Amino acid sequence: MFQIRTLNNISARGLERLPRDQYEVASEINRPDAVLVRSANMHEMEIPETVKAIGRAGAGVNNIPVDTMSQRGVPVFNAPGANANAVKELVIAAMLMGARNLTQAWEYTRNLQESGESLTKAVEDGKKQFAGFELPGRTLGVVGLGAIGRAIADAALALGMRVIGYDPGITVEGAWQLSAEVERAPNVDALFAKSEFVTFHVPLVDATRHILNAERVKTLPKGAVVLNFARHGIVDDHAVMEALDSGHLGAYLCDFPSETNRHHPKVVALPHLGASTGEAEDNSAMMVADEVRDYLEDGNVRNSVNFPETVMERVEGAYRVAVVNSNVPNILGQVSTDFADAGLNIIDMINKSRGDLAYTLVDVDQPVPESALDAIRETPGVLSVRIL
Ligand SMILES: NC(=O)C1=CN([C@@H]2O[C@H](COP(=O)(O)OP(=O)(O)OC[C@H]3O[C@@H](n4cnc5c(N)ncnc54)[C@H](O)[C@@H]3O)[C@@H](O)[C@H]2O)C=CC1
Ligand SMILES: O=C(O)CCC(=O)C(=O)O
Repeated sequence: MFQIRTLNNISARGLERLPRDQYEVASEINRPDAVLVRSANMHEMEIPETVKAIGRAGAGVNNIPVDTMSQRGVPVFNAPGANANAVKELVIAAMLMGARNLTQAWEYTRNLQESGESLTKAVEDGKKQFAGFELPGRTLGVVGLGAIGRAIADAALALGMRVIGYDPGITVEGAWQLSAEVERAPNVDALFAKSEFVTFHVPLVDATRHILNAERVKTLPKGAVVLNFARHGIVDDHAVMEALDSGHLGAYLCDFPSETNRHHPKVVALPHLGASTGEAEDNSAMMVADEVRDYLEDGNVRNSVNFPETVMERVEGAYRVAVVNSNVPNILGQVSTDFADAGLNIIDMINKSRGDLAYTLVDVDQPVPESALDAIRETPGVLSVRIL
């Protein structure tokens, strides 16, 4: 029986992918084989030695100690694209809120004390304060053209906007999916210089922390609207507040309220709502539950942020061994020797590496004796060995 610990509310449709005759799933499990998580911060948590996989039911993994897990030979999975539509819709809503001053206008009418004719007059007199502008012809800069950035670029083009994008790490697959109408910025500064709206869809890593800082905020056109539905640390809150106060920026709409931003009259700070739709929660949980199950049962790796993509069909009747090791020479040779010494014949094998890690699946023709597994475990550089 596999034991799965959940750290957040994971959608029931995702958990249904883990059959109850094989999986026990609960938030109170002491020796879990895997952990399913959304936004819970795992950096300060003690992660039990029994954990073989972590599944993030979402995109961002900055709440997970990925490097430590890599050193322990534990894959971290996520659900790329599963919540992209939900974030896209919220960002488009935010863009319209910013362009038409919707929250301020709504606040105005809610606070009116008048009634009857006086109410009508107050409405008509007050509306000029909230006059906005339309989107066609305006330029949107999209920083990060992954699943969410691309979806937003398409939606903005459909609304008649001009779209400029910047993504130094765009994949070939990602580039194929990007509309040819998206103009390519050579760097983030060139993008900022032209963007009346700028939206961020990058992971929070050292290179993206405060990518919009005090210096760069000045390079945005006057009145620009900043949208941050990626992570709190992507934008320097203080720099943005100063630019709002000076009138240089028109509005800041984000998913990350802080003491600094949430009371500012030109800020709309939502409670991390980007992926909070039933559809996104189901999609993310189902995708990541399938990935974790495939890893626990068959050793396959799909959509991991630290392990190489490794998928090998199972041969009927074969016995499978999964080995995680540091990416150093000769470990594969040693594993093959250990199998040969145990009189095992290798039927199929796949070996992949990513950064400092290497991962091998080996199918053999007979049950693997514990002595052969121990011999592999003792090889310097081997991080984990599982029989599946
Ligand atoms: N508000 C919310 O609820 C949600 C927030 N997010 C956040 O949005 C981020 C992006 O999500 P996805 O688009 O699904 O991820 P993704 O992995 O599909 O795309 C991220 C893109 O950012 C690019 N990138 C990385 N460093 C960059 C840099 N320095 N400059 C420009 N581009 C850079 C990558 O090459 C990649 O194409 C996540 O990492 C997460 O932090 C994601 C889902 C929901
Ligand atoms: O699970 C959530 O609600 C947060 C989603 C998110 O931030 C992500 O997928 O990166």
